[in-house]
Amino acid sequence: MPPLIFLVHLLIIDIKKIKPGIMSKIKVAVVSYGNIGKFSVEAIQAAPDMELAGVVRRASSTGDTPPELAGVKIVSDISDLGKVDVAVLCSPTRSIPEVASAILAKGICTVDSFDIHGQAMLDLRQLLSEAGKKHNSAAIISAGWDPGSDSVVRTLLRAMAPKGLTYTNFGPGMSMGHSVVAKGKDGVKEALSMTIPTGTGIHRRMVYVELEDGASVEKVTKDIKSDSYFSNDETHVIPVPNVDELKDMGHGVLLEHKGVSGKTQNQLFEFRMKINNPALTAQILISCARAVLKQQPGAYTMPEIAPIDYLAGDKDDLLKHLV
Ligand SMILES: NC(=O)C1=CN([C@@H]2O[C@H](COP(=O)(O)OP(=O)(O)OC[C@H]3O[C@@H](n4cnc5c(N)ncnc54)[C@H](OP(=O)(O)O)[C@@H]3O)[C@@H](O)[C@H]2O)C=CC1
Ligand SMILES: N[C@@H](CCCC(=O)C(=O)O)C(=O)O
Repeated sequence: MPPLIFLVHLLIIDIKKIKPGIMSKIKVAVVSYGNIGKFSVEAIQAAPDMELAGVVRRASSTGDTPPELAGVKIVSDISDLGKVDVAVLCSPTRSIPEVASAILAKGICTVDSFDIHGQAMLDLRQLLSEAGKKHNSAAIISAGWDPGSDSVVRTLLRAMAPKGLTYTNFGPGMSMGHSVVAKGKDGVKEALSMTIPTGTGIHRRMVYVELEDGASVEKVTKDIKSDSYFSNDETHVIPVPNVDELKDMGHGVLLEHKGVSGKTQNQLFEFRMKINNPALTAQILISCARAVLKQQPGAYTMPEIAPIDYLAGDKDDLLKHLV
């Protein structure tokens, strides 16, 4: 290659590294097309630096194309989409370890909204970190609003007043994660799990279930109440003829922190939002899809990522306005 062409070539590679969106759009695949999947497609379509590579569905769902996906590639194996930079996993939380491992092994980055807190989240981080390092890919895990953006807020509140108490009060609103688990029980056709805050971070769960013919209410109630998603909270299971008539995907949170900055007490902070649950979850996943491409191989949670990495645009310009 003549030296000048070689130089231009190097320059393009360099610009691409610094600003992946400037030369070509980020190619994003959506994996699983339920509530979060649908809103993720919309968030990709609204993002200036991304394009939808296609939607990956279970083989049993690929025949059933909703009208808004007309013209979108729908496949049951992500390899059939051609080049994909990042996969947004919108599958049920309990399937994420398997789904994410398989995609990271293909060298494709992933983001997910795995919503089991504590040790299970750490186990997933470890599993995906190993997969990412082995296959030169990266993952951002537990990237919804809780866990997710609330985790970042809790981290900042802890930095602002390291000593003290934080209460995370959800709702009232629909928990997608709890509804997915209730819907997955034998004998349940459809479910809506409402989270009712009772104060100081304690919640009651009202679970409305539409049963299949012949299903036993007692068995379904036992199966739901004994599941670890529900077993630590007061839970009521209520059979109804039609769940769709009750469904409203609004939710929200009031995060309260009262603590000590330095040696000074009684520092009070509140973070409150009222939201459409799947729309916000999807938007956060899409912002993380941008951020994950800027990370080294491995797996990360949202508080571990530099916040500027979530945003599209020129870094200096953003910092000028935001800092
Ligand atoms: N961290 C957070 O803040 C939040 C996290 N979430 C998480 O998002 C997850 C998805 O929620 P939502 O979109 O409402 O769920 P849905 O049930 O609407 O969608 C899940 C989709 O996954 C696919 N799927 C269904 N069953 C299985 C299975 N057994 N294995 C693999 N794929 C399956 C289906 O897509 P297809 O037919 O296309 O294959 C289905 O439509 C929840 O489990 C929840 O934990 C949600 C909100 C907030
Ligand atoms: N992970 C939740 C979002 C946070 C709210 C919550 O955990 C709850 O309502 O229990 C969800 O799946 O909707």
